[in-house]
Amino acid sequence: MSDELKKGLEGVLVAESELSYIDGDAGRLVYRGYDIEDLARDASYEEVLYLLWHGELPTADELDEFEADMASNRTVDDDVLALVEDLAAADEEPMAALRTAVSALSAHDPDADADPQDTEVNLAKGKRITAKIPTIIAAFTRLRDGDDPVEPREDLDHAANFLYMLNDEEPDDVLAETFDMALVLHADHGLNASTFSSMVTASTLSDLHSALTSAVGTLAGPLHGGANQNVMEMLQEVDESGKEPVRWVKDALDNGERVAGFGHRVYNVKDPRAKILGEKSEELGEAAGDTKWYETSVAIEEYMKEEKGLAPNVDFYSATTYYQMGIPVDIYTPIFAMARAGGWIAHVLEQYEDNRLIRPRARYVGPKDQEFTPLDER
Ligand SMILES: CC(=O)SCCNC(=O)CCNC(=O)[C@H](O)C(C)(C)COP(=O)(O)OP(=O)(O)OC[C@H]1O[C@@H](n2cnc3c(N)ncnc32)[C@H](O)[C@@H]1OP(=O)(O)O
Ligand SMILES: O=C([O-])CC(=O)C(=O)O
Repeated sequence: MSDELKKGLEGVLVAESELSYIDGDAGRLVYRGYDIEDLARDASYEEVLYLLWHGELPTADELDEFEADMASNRTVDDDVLALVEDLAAADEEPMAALRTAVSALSAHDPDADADPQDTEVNLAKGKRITAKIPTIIAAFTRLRDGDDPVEPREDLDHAANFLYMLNDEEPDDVLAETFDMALVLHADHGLNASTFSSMVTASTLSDLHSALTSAVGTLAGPLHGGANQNVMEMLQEVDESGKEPVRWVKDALDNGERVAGFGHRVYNVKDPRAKILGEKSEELGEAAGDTKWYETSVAIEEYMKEEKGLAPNVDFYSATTYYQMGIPVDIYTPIFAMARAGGWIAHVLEQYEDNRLIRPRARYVGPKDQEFTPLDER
């Protein structure tokens, strides 16, 4: 047994996976052998889900069947909707509301009592959970804004239906395609913290809903998925401050703060997803005749590279992409969860298929020989 301490488990191999390959030096991301650039350009989110869950790209017939099945599972039970309404009324944080609602979905899942390691059951459960998460997020957002939820539609794809439920308006092609691409880009990313937490939960042979509930809670933090919201809030603060973006960032760094959307445990260069989303952000700005957000982002990116040697991660350019699509800032992280559900489920399936309890250890640095003093003598 090695006594070498790897804080944050940096670089530690804990599993074999066929899902995503990341080359942190080349800035390359691959899902099951397919480059992320090709998938972002040519594959829909549903195709990527099929690829992650079934191991290969679907044929046209397989995809039709898969999409129809997903679409037929979008409606959430009235009890869950009532819970979402309560959470919205209590002004719950969107990620906390999503975590609670994902957990509550198990109460109405037809396979709630099934063997947790049954792959077919988990594929069906995973499909139901993934189909329902957008309905939960859209309903929560509308309810807390005083609007009625919008029923899902089965004739729209996963991305377009979400935007439709959010805005009560069918998105145009640019919005629907941009959002679909963002979902593809966020679908999987190796053993990131939220995926790992889902695997830890699954490794105890707990069920899929529990694993995904753990994952949503883990994604919420500002060092992980929560950074996309922080990026946009930072850019808004920069804008309102009237300072030059570089001055603002310099001051923040001088105060010992971290700049959201920069740095990564695996990438030593620019995240390939940030590259694609940056292009989208620029295109959206140009189409709207205002590239302010993109230009501010580029100025910060250049400064961070020069000053700290840090490159943007996926959260840096997803922020302005979503902002320019009119999406409320505080649901950027729930949207990340909506996309990452695909990866979480795929990794949990791998975990169940070759399970061993995940249980590392800590080096004990506390005292070992204390003499116990009874309570009345302390
Ligand atoms: C989808 C995702 O989860 S992508 C990541 C999203 N998170 C963020 O964008 C938050 C900002 N980024 C960070 O906090 C980090 O870069 C992380 C958490 C992503 C990676 O962290 P780690 O691999 O543990 O790196 P660690 O925290 O050890 O940082 C290494 C050094 O870079 C610095 N650093 C890392 N990121 C940043 C940043 N965003 N701003 C300023 N300095 C930073 C650290 O201060 C540290 O410097 P030091 O050695 O002088 O103390
Ligand atoms: O891989 C990570 O550590 C974080 C990340 O980029 C992701 O989860 O997409």
